[in-house]
Amino acid sequence: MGRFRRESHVFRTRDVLREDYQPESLEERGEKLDEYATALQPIIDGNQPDNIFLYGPTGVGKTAATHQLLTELRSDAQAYDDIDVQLVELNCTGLTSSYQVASNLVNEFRNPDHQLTSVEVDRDPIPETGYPQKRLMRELRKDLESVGGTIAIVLDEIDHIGSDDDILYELPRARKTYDLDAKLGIIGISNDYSFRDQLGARVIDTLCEEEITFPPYDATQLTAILEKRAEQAFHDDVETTAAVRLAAAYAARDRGSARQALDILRKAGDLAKREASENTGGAVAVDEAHVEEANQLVEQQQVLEGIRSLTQHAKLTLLTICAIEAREESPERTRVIHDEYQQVALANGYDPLKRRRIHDHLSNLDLNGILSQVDVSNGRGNKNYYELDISLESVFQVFEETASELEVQPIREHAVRKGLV
Ligand SMILES: Nc1ncnc2c1ncn2[C@@H]1O[C@H](COP(=O)(O)OP(=O)(O)OP(=O)(O)O)[C@@H](O)[C@H]1O
Repeated sequence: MGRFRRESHVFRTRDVLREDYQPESLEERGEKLDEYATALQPIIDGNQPDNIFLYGPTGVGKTAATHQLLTELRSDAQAYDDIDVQLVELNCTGLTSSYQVASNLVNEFRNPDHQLTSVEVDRDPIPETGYPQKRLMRELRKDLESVGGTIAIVLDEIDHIGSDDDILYELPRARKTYDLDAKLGIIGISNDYSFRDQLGARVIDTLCEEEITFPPYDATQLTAILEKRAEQAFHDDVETTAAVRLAAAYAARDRGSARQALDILRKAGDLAKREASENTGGAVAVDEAHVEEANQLVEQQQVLEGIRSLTQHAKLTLLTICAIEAREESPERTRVIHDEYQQVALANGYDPLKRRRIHDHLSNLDLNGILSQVDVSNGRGNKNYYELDISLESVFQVFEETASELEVQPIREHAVRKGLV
């Protein structure tokens, strides 16, 4: 027998616990789905759609709800001859300017593999850089005209665009500006609450006509979500009740994320599976010990993934903390961090943000377990000091892998000289 052997004591369908599995219906989100459906109703009524802004922390069903409702909408729309609903979806992770969002949108329309629209746009893709803004908008206009009907444009992780956000003003107004027949509705999705406040008033007015907030799940909701998935994922004779409850409790205590809860349960299942194949025979259970170990693994992985998906200025803020850490000067206060951040931003070719925004980024990094706040004021309650809550080496590694455009090497060398990595 070779190294790999098919084994099915534990999982019936492990994929059901994976992030990319789209459940037929979302559990525990009845009210939010109703609210969201009401905001989409103008499309079915043949009217101009409202632009919708969806907020909520990571893993609380924003994307899954959007997929479910837009699929239903398209299918229900077929009953009406006078509406033709087209969808285009763009994940804005790593797109840090209006140009990039617009050019990727055009290429999304032109990519036959990604097409969610029933109309093919048979034009060549456009380059990621180099087109003058006017020409780019002309191309976008041509595509919108070709696709026609009612076009719902989903911009997921929209906060990655940062402050170069003209497109978020222009896109919702494109129908008027270009005198298009097509009706456009923009659905922006973000897990960065502070992003909305950073948008200019004119963008907020156009983009956020309807705002829907998805709150974190509590332990009861997560238990219901996991129970449903566990039924499909595990064999009937595999005991999972206690594991499901504990995985839900861990995820609820941390961020209330269904993604996290599913990750914990899947990993716990892997650990149980490994054990089952070592000692054959006996009843199989995914138990609390598996969940505890799985929870630790997921926590580590989550922090590293969190760094990968940070916006550029959040990365620059983190890089600043690394520089301070490498000089053994942390924890440091927000004012000093902001002073140094400005130099780091400029050195990396970015216009620095104001202190208030850096304060938000520091809080977000703290929330995501990457930094921690330290009280250094001898109990007088001044908590605006921050330090790294994970190893310098792990941050360097993620940056070197995914943010090679940032100047990480000199900071790493400094840390090496100090014997910190
Ligand atoms: N109510 C639910 N019922 C069943 N599964 C859910 C529910 N909410 C979320 N999930 C599952 O959890 C995972 C994460 O959900 P989703 O991607 O929709 O989160 P999100 O809020 O868009 O997160 P992010 O902001 O990180 O993209 C997916 O696998 C999804 O199917």
